[in-house]
Amino acid sequence: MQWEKGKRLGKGGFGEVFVAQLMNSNIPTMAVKSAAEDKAATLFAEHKILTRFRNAPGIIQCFYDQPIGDYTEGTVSYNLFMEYARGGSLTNLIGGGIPESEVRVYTRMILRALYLIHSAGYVHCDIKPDNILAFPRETGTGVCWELKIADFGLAVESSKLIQGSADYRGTTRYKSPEMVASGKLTPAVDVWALGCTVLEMLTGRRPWSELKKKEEVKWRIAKGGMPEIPQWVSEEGKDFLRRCFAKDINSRCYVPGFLELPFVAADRHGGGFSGAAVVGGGRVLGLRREIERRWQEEKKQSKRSPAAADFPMLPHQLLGQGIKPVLRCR
Ligand SMILES: Nc1ncnc2c1ncn2[C@@H]1O[C@H](COP(=O)(O)OP(=O)(O)OP(=O)(O)O)[C@@H](O)[C@H]1O
Repeated sequence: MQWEKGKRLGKGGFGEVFVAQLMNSNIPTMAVKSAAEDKAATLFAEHKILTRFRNAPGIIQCFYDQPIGDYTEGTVSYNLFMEYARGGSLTNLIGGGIPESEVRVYTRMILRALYLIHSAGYVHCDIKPDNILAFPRETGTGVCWELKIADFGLAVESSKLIQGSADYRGTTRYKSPEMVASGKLTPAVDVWALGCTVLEMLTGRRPWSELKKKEEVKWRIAKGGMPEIPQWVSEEGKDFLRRCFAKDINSRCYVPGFLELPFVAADRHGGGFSGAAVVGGGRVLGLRREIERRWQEEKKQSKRSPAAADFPMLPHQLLGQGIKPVLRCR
């Protein structure tokens, strides 16, 4: 398959993520996460885990992996080809905060995916808005955002959890007290981080935003602190967040229990288990217009002029290249 790297989408501790586009076309088709061979171990592990989640709703889909380069010259990179999230990460969507009615739907989507991850015997260990990707879906009646959990580079099998292994996992501001204080890793750390993510969606601010230094944040968390929940959050929202921030690990680790809470109950807020969020709101529609503008630009810049049917074009293109896509298309 002939592809080339386009613009860089992000850079993390384990590699860089680029747009991957077919030769002679600058229309993004996939995202490729690349790491030099000596740093590829995390990507190998991520690939192995993502293979287990083929077609799982709410989890980023990885099509295949490929080493590229010349072994004799030592220029080999290891690459994971994944579906491309046109909306970027949830951080882009958050802006100055998201209306609570929409946050409820997004939270339900993330919880549902988290349930699949925990049921398969994994702890993600780095839940945060940067690691949740947004996929715009056209519905005819509104903008539809589907969220998917990504970046499994730090995920661990629950059966292999070792005391102290939390030291080098996670992102400080999203870490739970037991993670900071004793390095204890259980599925409950993902629920705490989800609480931080929900708070961030509501307020538009990172957890512990009043504290500048990492050490201060760690100290506050280790002392048993809980991020502040604003008064204006609904009672259902407050209840949900307090449960996410419970000190007792046992009461925090069972995701199906959270799915029953009124804050996210499907029948009351739409956006059921398999549904995407249908959202309104000027800011979100503004983002939608921005995405549409980018699509138009991509089309204009392309050497050929793709038809409207090119979107979404990923499955057709891959099949045309003899590769069976594993993308679950809605
Ligand atoms: N499939 C994708 N589609 C669009 N953007 C993506 C995709 N995957 C990653 N990105 C962008 O690249 C950023 C970094 O990706 P990712 O978190 O997977 O890398 P990482 O090296 O594991 O990062 P970190 O070390 O910070 O956890 C994401 O926050 C997101 O903005």
